[in-house]
Amino acid sequence: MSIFIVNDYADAFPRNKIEKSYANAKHLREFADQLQRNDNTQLSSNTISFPIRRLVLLLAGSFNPVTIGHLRMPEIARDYYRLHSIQLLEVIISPVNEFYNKTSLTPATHRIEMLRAAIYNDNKWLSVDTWEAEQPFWTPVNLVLDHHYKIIKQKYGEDTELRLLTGSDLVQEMLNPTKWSPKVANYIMTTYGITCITRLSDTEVNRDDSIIEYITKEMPNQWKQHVEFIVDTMTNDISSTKVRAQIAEGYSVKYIVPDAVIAIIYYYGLYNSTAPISLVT
Ligand SMILES: Nc1ncnc2c1ncn2[C@@H]1O[C@H](COP(=O)(O)OP(=O)(O)OP(=O)(O)O)[C@@H](O)[C@H]1O
Ligand SMILES: NC(=O)c1ccc[n+]([C@@H]2O[C@H](COP(=O)(O)O)[C@@H](O)[C@H]2O)c1
Repeated sequence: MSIFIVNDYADAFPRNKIEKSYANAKHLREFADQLQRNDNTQLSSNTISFPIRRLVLLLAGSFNPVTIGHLRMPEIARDYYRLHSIQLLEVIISPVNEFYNKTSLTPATHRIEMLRAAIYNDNKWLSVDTWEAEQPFWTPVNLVLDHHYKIIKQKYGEDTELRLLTGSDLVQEMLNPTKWSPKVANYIMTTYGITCITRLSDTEVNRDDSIIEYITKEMPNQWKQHVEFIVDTMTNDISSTKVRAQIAEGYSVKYIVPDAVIAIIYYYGLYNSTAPISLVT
């Protein structure tokens, strides 16, 4: 995978912008580095005897394109697990294979490149894994989890947990047997478990009960102990579908999609992007 685009547009990243604007403010650079180091201490946790639970999350999806809605998910999960004294070791992002039957799915190479650009500054505890995308066919999520769990156990030890990180719309879909095979959904729930972040969705609007109550009511009893719900206090309704529509109409998606990802979209003319966009100068 070429990193040409990532390097080319690295200037669009906020940290570099700070450096340019405050050419002499060395302390800002040091401060940013320190923040980054603090983030990355997540990885050196092998020596830490506390907390008790050690966890890796798998974020599976289309990322067509990756949005700040996706990028907030690991952050929200990390805060949640910190509060519960659980060590979140890393989040693996797995873009779906292009043979997944979904309309308007951009080739995996582009989605991977956009994801890599999006996590460029966070690439110690977030990773983009291409195993799923590289398979000659679509692989159901249960098998993607099985694949990663083998590696995670070798890397961090047998007692490390792997869970699927999702938005609440995906858990709702898992309850629908026309969308997910109940056998597969049940395997994922009971073998790995789900960390589910609330997501505002059209179906939630005008409904009296919260999305968590709604999903819990619908769920088989044996699943309930396996789902950890996290309430996003800044619930957003950002979706890749809406982003694609905005781009096709020539509207701005700045601050909804990272600048480096916008650059990639326009460079390749993805999502019927026609008008040039103004990146941060
Ligand atoms: N804004 C968001 N808030 C919470 N979860 C989100 C958000 N956007 C995406 N997700 C979650 O990220 C995972 C991957 O989503 P996916 O890449 O399919 O994005 P999407 O925006 O739902 O895509 P599309 O609009 O193309 O169907 C899913 O679990 C989804 O629920
Ligand atoms: N049976 C399954 O394993 C199954 C079914 C539907 C979606 N998914 C997964 O859910 C993720 C998101 O898909 P959608 O964007 O279609 O909601 C993708 O990673 C896809 O592979 C898995």
